[in-house]
Amino acid sequence: MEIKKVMVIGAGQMGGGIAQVCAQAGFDVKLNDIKEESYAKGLAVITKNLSRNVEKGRMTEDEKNAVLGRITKSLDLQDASDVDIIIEAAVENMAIKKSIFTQLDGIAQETAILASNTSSLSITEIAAATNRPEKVIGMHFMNPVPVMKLVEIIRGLATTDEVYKAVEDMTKKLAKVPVEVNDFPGFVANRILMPMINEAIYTLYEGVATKESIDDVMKLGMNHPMGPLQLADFIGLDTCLYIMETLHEGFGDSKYRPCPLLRKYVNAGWLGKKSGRGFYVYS
Ligand SMILES: CC(=O)CC(=O)SCCNC(=O)CCNC(=O)[C@H](O)C(C)(C)COP(=O)(O)OP(=O)(O)OC[C@H]1O[C@@H](n2cnc3c(N)ncnc32)[C@H](O)[C@@H]1OP(=O)(O)O
Ligand SMILES: NC(=O)C1=CN([C@@H]2O[C@H](COP(=O)(O)OP(=O)(O)OC[C@H]3O[C@@H](n4cnc5c(N)ncnc54)[C@H](O)[C@@H]3O)[C@@H](O)[C@H]2O)C=CC1
Repeated sequence: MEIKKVMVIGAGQMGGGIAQVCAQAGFDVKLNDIKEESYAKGLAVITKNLSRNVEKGRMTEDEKNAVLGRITKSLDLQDASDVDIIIEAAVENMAIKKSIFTQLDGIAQETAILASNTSSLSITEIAAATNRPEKVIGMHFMNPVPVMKLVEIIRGLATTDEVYKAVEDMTKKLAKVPVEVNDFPGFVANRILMPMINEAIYTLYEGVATKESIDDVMKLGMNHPMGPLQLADFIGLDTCLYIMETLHEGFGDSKYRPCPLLRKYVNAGWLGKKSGRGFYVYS
């Protein structure tokens, strides 16, 4: 099963990054979004990242244009009809993901793999929304995609070895490191990371320290590149809340209850860096 043509669904911070690394590795990429302006924003970020590579002498202007030339705009899921793999990176919401996967099942070629970049949701449940659960798999990239090496690869209950192998090979072609994990809420990355972030938000909520102090403790004391509140803003507070809700519901354990302050910020529309304000303010 050789993958050549890719569709990425969602041109947000993750989908844009995934499209960029796929195009850099030589794949033809259709970048799909429901909103024209989100596609334009996604493409602008990709162009900026590639221009930085040119400035730093890592790529020529011609190479940059060739990469951009491999990315095409899509505002219609029907465009998935001739691709070999679809990597879905829309919002972290089970109902939306199931609806996308059901539609894709009716559009994509019989041989096509349907992958999700979900941070925490069940691949098995997403797969059950299709008539090809054996071809559904989790491909969880880390943010920022062009920089981070890891891709968690998650098999659903029915995923075949052949599909796993094809996705593993593709991940290596993207110069990333695949790590296989099982399908449980939050997989490994967010099972461990997100409770730490949630605890940092509780620490702020309870007045133990200021946001700057909490971040400084983890940066200077644990050598984390970003403090947990800065990282939460970077990931997106809506995504952090959805992940905590998935852990809470999936394990039925109160240790995963989302901090009320996190919910309050999301309700206020303070989603972090992407909305201009979260724990910090961004210009
Ligand atoms: C929620 C989930 O489901 C899973 C997740 O993804 S959880 C989040 C996982 N990610 C992390 O934990 C990231 C933690 N932060 C970091 O590793 C670093 O702060 C960082 C890599 C983001 C930035 O690194 P830094 O040293 O502080 O800043 P900076 O010097 O500006 O950047 C380092 C390099 O990364 C690049 N970079 C930084 N942000 C970038 C972005 N958003 N997109 C593309 N490239 C980026 C820079 O261009 C720079 O590259 P060069 O040195 O080659 O020019
Ligand atoms: N933010 C992060 O650090 C990480 C997020 N993820 C996961 O990646 C996915 C996307 O997250 P982000 O890129 O951060 O979100 P985002 O909010 O930046 O982008 C989501 C994009 O999807 C588009 N979209 C929404 N519904 C759509 C649909 N039905 N069809 C096509 N496009 C649609 C939106 O217009 C938006 O452009 C989520 O499942 C998230 O959990 C995974 C790893 C890290």
